Amino acid sequence: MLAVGLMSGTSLDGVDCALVEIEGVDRQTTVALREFMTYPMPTATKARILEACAPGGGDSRLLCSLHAELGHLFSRAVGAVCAAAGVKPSSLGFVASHGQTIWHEPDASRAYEDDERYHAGTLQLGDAARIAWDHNVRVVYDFRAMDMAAGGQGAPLVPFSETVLYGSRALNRVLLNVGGIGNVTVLPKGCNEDGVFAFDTGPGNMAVDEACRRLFGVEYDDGGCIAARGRVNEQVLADLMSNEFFSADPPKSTGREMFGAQFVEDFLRAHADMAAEDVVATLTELTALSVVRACEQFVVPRLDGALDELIVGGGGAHNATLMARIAQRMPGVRVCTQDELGYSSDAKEAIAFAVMGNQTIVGRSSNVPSATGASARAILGSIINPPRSE
Ligand SMILES: Nc1ncnc2c1ncn2[C@@H]1O[C@H](COP(=O)(O)OP(=O)(O)OP(=O)(O)O)[C@@H](O)[C@H]1O
Ligand SMILES: CC(=O)N[C@H]1[C@@H]2OC[C@@H](O2)[C@@H](O)[C@@H]1O[C@H](C)C(=O)O
Repeated sequence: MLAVGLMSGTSLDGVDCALVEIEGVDRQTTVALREFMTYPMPTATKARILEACAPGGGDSRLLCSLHAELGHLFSRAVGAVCAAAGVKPSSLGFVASHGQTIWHEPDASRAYEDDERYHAGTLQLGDAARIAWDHNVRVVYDFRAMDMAAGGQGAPLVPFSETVLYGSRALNRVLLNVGGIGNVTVLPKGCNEDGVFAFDTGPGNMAVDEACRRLFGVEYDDGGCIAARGRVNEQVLADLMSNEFFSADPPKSTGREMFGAQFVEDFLRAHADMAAEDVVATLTELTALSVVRACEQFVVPRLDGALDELIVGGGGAHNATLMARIAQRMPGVRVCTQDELGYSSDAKEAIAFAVMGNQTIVGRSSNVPSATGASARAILGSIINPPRSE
């Protein structure tokens, strides 16, 4: 069956679209990537999302409008990836659409701390009916809600597909995704799903991207060249690492609320005298160090034997400075990118949603409770059937 997975992540660089050939379910699932593209996110849409994501920033009219606007964008993205592959969208078995996260506050205690009007929750926008109507195709969407209802964090959800696709009998593997946020999935050797766990490590590219925008007028640090020119300020780095998110036990997840624009604004105000390159170098090192510490503190102690491989995916895999810093801090571990193993670093999350959508349409679960903290396995997502029967 052909299917499309869509992921519009926290980096807001575009909509990742993976057209896959998918067969089987559960651990017998096989997936082959037929076509991949990152469908561009218009600058004005990105600005509206950032406005909606800012605390107190999005009024109901903007949120409603964005829901429709993103539905149209996702629908065009499906059309584009299918056109590139010469496939009719209506022939797809399904589209699995993550949506755009606008707010993610999984922790009731944190949410209630400052104002008891606020409940824990997660919100992804992008009207799935638009995709279904435009292409007369079945759409699976809203994947995080059910895991949260089951007491989980609603994230990370990639561990299911990582287990299916990368589990090894002989090696202890960690899959690191460096998107806006960094997250790891730990696959202990033997591929036993109950041993799998995962959590967000902290900022991925998010803080570096924001600093690059403000200090250099570019969207990201291409290849890590800016960071390579700067010097890491160890004292500042140590202060940043004292953030209690890093020492908190998993399961844990985070987002723009903690490491987004406000975080960088506070950082730049507190360190106004730092050279711009040093800011980028220090924030890049924060990503590297938070990943390495997370592995030392929370991963290695739970493994039988040593950590063998750290496989990096997501856009951060293209940041050579980041990759080198992680590798240097992890002697004895094979640090490589997914591309080096023959998989696409960029397509990983979009493929993951295709794998989850495939589970959902046959009534199978796809959360990993040991990763999200949910009380049980659950079938994720809502399904819209093709709206026209002809
Ligand atoms: N050539 C490159 N050099 C350095 N960084 C890059 C390069 N290409 C992409 N990136 C980084 O990767 C980011 C996009 O990564 P990705 O698409 O994995 O994130 P996302 O899916 O939006 O985020 P998340 O996984 O947190 O939801 C860009 O914002 C940029 O920081
Ligand atoms: C709430 C939300 O959208 N979280 C994203 C984000 O981007 C990376 C990290 O933070 C991860 O927790 C998650 O996405 C991936 C696809 C996941 O759920 O596994």
